[in-house]
Order: sequence, then structure tokens, then C-alpha cells
Amino acid sequence: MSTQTTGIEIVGSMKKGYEEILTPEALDFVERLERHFGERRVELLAAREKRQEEINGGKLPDFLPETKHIRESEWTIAPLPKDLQDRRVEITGPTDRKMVINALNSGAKIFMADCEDSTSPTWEAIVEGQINLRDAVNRTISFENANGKKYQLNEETAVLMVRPRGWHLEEKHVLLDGKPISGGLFDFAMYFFHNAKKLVEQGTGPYFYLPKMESHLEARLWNDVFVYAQNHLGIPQGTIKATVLIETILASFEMNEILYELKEHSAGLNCGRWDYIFSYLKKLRSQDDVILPDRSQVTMTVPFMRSYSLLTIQTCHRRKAPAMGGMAAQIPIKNDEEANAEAFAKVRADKEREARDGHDGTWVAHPGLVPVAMEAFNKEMPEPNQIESGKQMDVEVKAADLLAVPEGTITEAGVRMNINVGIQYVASWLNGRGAAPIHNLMEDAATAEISRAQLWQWIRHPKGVLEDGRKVTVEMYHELKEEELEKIKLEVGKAVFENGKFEQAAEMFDELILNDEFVEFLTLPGYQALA
Ligand SMILES: CC(=O)SCCNC(=O)CCNC(=O)[C@H](O)C(C)(C)COP(=O)(O)OP(=O)(O)OC[C@H]1O[C@@H](n2cnc3c(N)ncnc32)[C@H](O)[C@@H]1OP(=O)(O)O
Ligand SMILES: O=CC(=O)O
Ligand SMILES: [Mg+2]
Repeated sequence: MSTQTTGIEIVGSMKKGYEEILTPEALDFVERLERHFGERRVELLAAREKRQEEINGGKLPDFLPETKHIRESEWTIAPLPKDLQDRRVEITGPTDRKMVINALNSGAKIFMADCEDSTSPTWEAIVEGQINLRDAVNRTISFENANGKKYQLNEETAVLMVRPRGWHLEEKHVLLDGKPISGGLFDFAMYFFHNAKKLVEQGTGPYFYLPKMESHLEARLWNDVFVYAQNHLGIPQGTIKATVLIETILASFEMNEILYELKEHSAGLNCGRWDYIFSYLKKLRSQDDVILPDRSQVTMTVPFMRSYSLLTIQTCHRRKAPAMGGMAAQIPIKNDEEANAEAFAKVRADKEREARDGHDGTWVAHPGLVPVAMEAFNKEMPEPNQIESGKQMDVEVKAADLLAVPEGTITEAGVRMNINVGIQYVASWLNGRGAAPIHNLMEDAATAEISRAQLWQWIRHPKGVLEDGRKVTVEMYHELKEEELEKIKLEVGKAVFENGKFEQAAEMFDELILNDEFVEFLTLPGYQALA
């Protein structure tokens, strides 16, 4: 174990105010975390590759024999703090200054400030996001729009949780011994270092959401980081609380183990449905019988998705942990009342189903949807949560249920939609906007991953055949892509198209689709292209 604390180098720009976040003490903390835990992160990423090779070779995901005792013995997570007991509606969004204020004022119980799926991790977004979070915690945050509208915090605000980047992402503007450090460790370290004590004084705490994990060993790494961090700042062990997103097919086989690893620090699990669909497809892409229909057909009620959500609820409630629902992609539709009412009805139905099944709360992407989700949960869940009552469906979820291939069709419209949305999203991301409204739906890194993964698989899989019998091919992709690019140009206008990085996005999309090697995350080549 090294104690050297002088190897950090910042290669991103140092704008006004950045020095208040990138202080020598905070950087010393980042360096300690990276030196202690950086190598384990890299080993765990290598283990992911090995696991993928095994799956490609036919060893399908299953519950682990070596952790059977954890699944079968009786234990619970540590008691939850008071302000994490009623989480019926949580709003999510990037750490943009105006959105942080709007989200905290939205009437939701929790705001999950997101450095992952909805953030394009430019250096500015990352560091300024930390400034915004610090000012939010100190309650000094304010903002003035170009039109003069002023923003400040209401008296009563949502409880703050922060989602650091996943283990796969690096922060290339912070080098240790010349190498980029973990993006997740950087996000965690900065937020924790600058805010943990203040949050505790305020009667809340440093609360996190942990994304995209594939095994309980990855959860163990986060737990070890938490123990180290609490020691470092002299904060009682167990002060940090974290909700893990079950958003990979492999994690759904290790829900008990993940809760167990984080026992003292756990604030339950969440169904990260969009990444989950992506992960199902990514991990099982080479299986002869695994093929997904059009993205719009893969809903929460198809058997493999429903099984996963019910298993999350059962597992959490047995361990006295909250089982959070997921994100409906609908957002308010301006200037079309009928379409707006339809979108709201879809969200309402989704949230009512979640509450009836036993979820303890849910996510929305937009302040306009807070009342919709709140009403749905108030109606189905009068108590703060359903943990004590242990509400859950009486079903036994087996490995085969989690892996079941959904029925449905692949259509030309589905292929076009994936191309159109994928390219528009990548353009948005390259322009620094990690969540975007596209065709009246919220699109972020997780939803866009589904689009590009489906195209990749449909081209290569023998079952990638349209309902009219045509095989999806590279030629079809090229032809439809040209047409979709024309449509986008007409929709956004020539000037926006030319300045909006759409051509660069189309090139990057080509690389993702045409490369026989499946690119693990679109944000990896994307990050190379970001400033
Ligand atoms: C798969 C997953 O991981 S889901 C979680 C990650 N994804 C997200 O968090 C997406 C969050 N949502 C968003 O980013 C946005 O809602 C978008 C991009 C989809 C749409 O944003 P916009 O086009 O700005 O929406 P719209 O114009 O309707 O916004 C109206 C107002 O609501 C605010 N708003 C919209 N969404 C949010 C949000 N999630 N949090 C806070 N404020 C929000 C806007 O800032 C705007 O404020 P203003 O009136 O004061 O200017
Ligand atoms: O992070 C959430 C998801 O659905 O993915
Ligand atoms: Mg996700």
C-alpha cells in the first residue's frame, strides 16, 4: 500500500471556481482511493470480459453455487435512516445547475443527481456538476436564465442522492502516475469529501445510487470504498447509504449477494429497466435463440422483465430493503393535449402496476410527471413503503424466467426508429447533452444502447428477420440510415443539422453497428470524441 499523495495531475482546464472543488485535500483523497482500489476495478472489468466469453461459449447465467448460503440464510440490511423511508417518487436528472434546482423543488421525495446515463461527461459538466451539488447541499444555489427567470431552492426540497459513473468509465482529465483514474471514484470522492459532514449535520447523509454492476464482487468494491472513505473523514461507519441499480442480467442472479455485500450501507435495489434490456441483449447476443423484437415491444410486462421486477421486490422485502421501480420514458408533450394525456396514462399505468406489485417507490424523468407518479403510489401505497408489510407477488422466479426470450416482431419501422433515435442521441451526447427529448420520449445512454445493440444483433443473428421476411443486413442499414438522416435534417433544419454534430454522430454510429466486435458501451468511443 503506497502513501504517496503527489501523483495526481489535472489535465482539464481550471476555470473560475474549479479550485474550490479540486482542492489539494480533495485530490489527495481521490489519489488515496485510486491507489487503494483502482487496480481492483481493472481486474473486475477483466472478469466481465471473461464472463462474456463463457456465456458466448454456452455457460448461461445462473444463481451462484458458492453463495447459496447467503441466499438461503436469514439476515437483513441495517435499518434505513428516516429520510430514506418514504421514497415513493424519485426524480432523476443531470447535475446541470438549473435542473438541480428544479428537481429539488419538484415535489419528489428524492432527487437522484446523475453523473451516469443522463450525463455527457465533459470535464465542464463533471466539475461544474460538483459545484452545483455543493451549492445545493449548502442551500446557496441559485440561477438566472437567459430570459431573466430566477431560480432558488424552496423551503422544502427533495432528499439528495448522487449516481457516480459506472466502473467502466474513466476520468481522462485526472491522471494518476500518467493514467486516467476511475470516473466513478472521482465522482464519489468529490461529492463525499465536500459534502458528507454537512449532510450529516443537516440530519441527512451521503446517499448514492450505484450503476451498471455485474456481480456482488463489484458491490464489495464499492463497500470497501465506503468503509475507507468514512474512516478517512472520521464519519461513523454505515453513514453512507447506497441503492444499487439492478440493471444487468448478471446482477439479477446476485441480488441477495449484492445486498449482503453492502449490508451496513444498503438502501435497497432499483430496477434500472433500460440498461437491463441492453444488458440482456449484450450478454446473450450470441445465443442461437435470443433475439429481441422492436424496442417498443420490450415493455415491463414481457415475461423476462416482469420476472426480474418481481424477483427484485421479493429479494428486497425479505431483506427489509426498499425495492425501487424504474423509469417510464414518457415525458410531457407540449402543444398536443391528446398525445400528452396518452403519455400520462401510460406513466400512470406503469406506476400503479409497480406499486401494486410491491415496489416501494419509482422514478420519473420530468417534474411534470411527479404528480402522476405520486397519485399512483398514494392510491396503491398509503404507507411510506411496503417493506414491513412485505408486499410481493407469490411467484417463484427461476433462472429460466429471467432468461426467457420475449415474443414479438421486428419491423422496418423498428429498424428505422433505432437508427433515427440512435443517431440523434449520439449527436446530443457529443454536444454535451446526455439526456434528450426525442419523438416525445426521454432518451439517455441506456435507452440509446438498446437501439444500437438491436441493430448490431439483427444484422448478425440468423433470426434478425423483419415480419415481412426480409433479413436485416448491412445494406438495409445503410439504405435506411441515409433516409433517416434526410428526415432528421428536415426535422431539425439545415443549420442545426450542420452545426449539431449529426454527421460525426452518424460516423460513430456506423462504427458501433458495422464493427463485428461488439463495443461494450457506446460511451467509451463517445468519450474519446468528447473534449
Ligand atoms: C435510463 C435511466 O437512467 S433514466 C435516468 C437518467 N435520465 C434522466 O435523468 C433524464 C432526466 N430528464 C431530462 O433530462 C429532461 O426531462 C429531458 C432532457 C428528457 C427533457 O428536458 P427538456 O426538453 O428541458 O424538457 P422541458 O422543456 O419540458 O422542461 C420544462 C422544465 O422542466 C425542467 N426539467 C425537465 N426535466 C427535468 C428533470 N429531470 N429535473 C429537473 N428539471 C427538469 C426543465 O429544466 C424546464 O425548466 P424551466 O421551465 O425552468 O426552464
Ligand atoms: O438507469 C436506469 C436504467 O433504466 O438504465
Ligand atoms: Mg442505467
